[in-house]
Amino acid sequence: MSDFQNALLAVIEPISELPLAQLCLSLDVKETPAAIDIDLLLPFPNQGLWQRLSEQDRARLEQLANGKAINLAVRHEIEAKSGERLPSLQQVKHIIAVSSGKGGVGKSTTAVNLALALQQEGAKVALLDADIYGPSLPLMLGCEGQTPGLPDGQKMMIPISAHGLVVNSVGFLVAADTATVWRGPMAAGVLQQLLRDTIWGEVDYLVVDMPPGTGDIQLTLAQVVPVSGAVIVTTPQTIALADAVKGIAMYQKVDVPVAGVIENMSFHACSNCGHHDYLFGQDGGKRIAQMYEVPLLGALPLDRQIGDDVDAGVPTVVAQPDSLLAQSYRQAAVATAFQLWVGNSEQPEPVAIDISDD
Ligand SMILES: Nc1ncnc2c1ncn2[C@@H]1O[C@H](COP(=O)(O)OP(=O)(O)OP(=O)(O)O)[C@@H](O)[C@H]1O
Repeated sequence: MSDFQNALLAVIEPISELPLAQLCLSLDVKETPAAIDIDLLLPFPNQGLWQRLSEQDRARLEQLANGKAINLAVRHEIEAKSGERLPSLQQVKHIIAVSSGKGGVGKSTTAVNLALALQQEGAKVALLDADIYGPSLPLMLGCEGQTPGLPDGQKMMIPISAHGLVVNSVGFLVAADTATVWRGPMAAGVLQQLLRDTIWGEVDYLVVDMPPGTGDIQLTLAQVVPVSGAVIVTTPQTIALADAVKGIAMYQKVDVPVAGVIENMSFHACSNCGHHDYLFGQDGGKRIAQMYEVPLLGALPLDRQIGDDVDAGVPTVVAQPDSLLAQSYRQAAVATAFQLWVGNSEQPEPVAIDISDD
């Protein structure tokens, strides 16, 4: 094996705690006189892998490539979670519930950016607003006032398309003040209807923005569809953390794997000097993650840009795709997809790595 090939394995392997041979479905490296072509097939989307390597790692590979171009193609093949599905969800491979114990911690903002970040990593993604009492996705995705299509004589809805995502929300169907007065069982019925009567199509991940708390909607979702994983969004304040703990415990009770925790408004980065201020305390999300033995999938700062972008209907990963904020969301998205794979599939047999010089 050449120095280049050794270095390649050394930089790709740390993306998980697994040896590369177990993580990847196949890896082909072909050296031609002009280029080194690398074809990596993973069980989860990760198209931005090259950009996420450290500058140092990329420079080392480029140096070892001796002036040849490095072409890294990262492809994915996602296996669907097993389990009985509603007919409308037959082609949906994974359902991710984005939850928070407490309201206002930025769950919906995180859900939309996470869905769009998964899409940027190469996945086909749908988004369901299950926040029946306070749907905010139509506004955050800039598609307020639209109505899902109803083909003649059918009761299945054609969802709205926003920034490449397939979206449905109770906010498209009723006036905002109607939803707030629904009782629990009625709201749970609306959730079932949205799941059942939407033409979701072929989708790798259906991201569900849950209402805050641990009530009927959470239990309904866990009972009627196979949820691959819950992502718990929290802020570092003690009260939000206490509620996040309840959320984790509830999902564990109903046998929904907790993919991990995302800490939102984790710190504030000074726009002048870049100094991080931990306004609401430091490392709270990390502590919960450790306590419950679930991963910390990401930490997003309190940043006015994030709020302004969702208010304008163009979430940050789309409005500012090259920003550090967008990179943090994509990193969290890949970490989530990786955890879903770890939590839901038999780990494949190690593959033979094909490294050939043509
Ligand atoms: N990281 C962030 N930095 C700055 N502002 C943020 C951040 N995350 C969310 N916000 C803002 O905080 C407010 C609440 O966010 P969001 O609606 O996503 O919270 P939520 O937890 O879904 O609330 P609810 O419980 O009402 O559904 C919004 O105005 C949003 O723009």
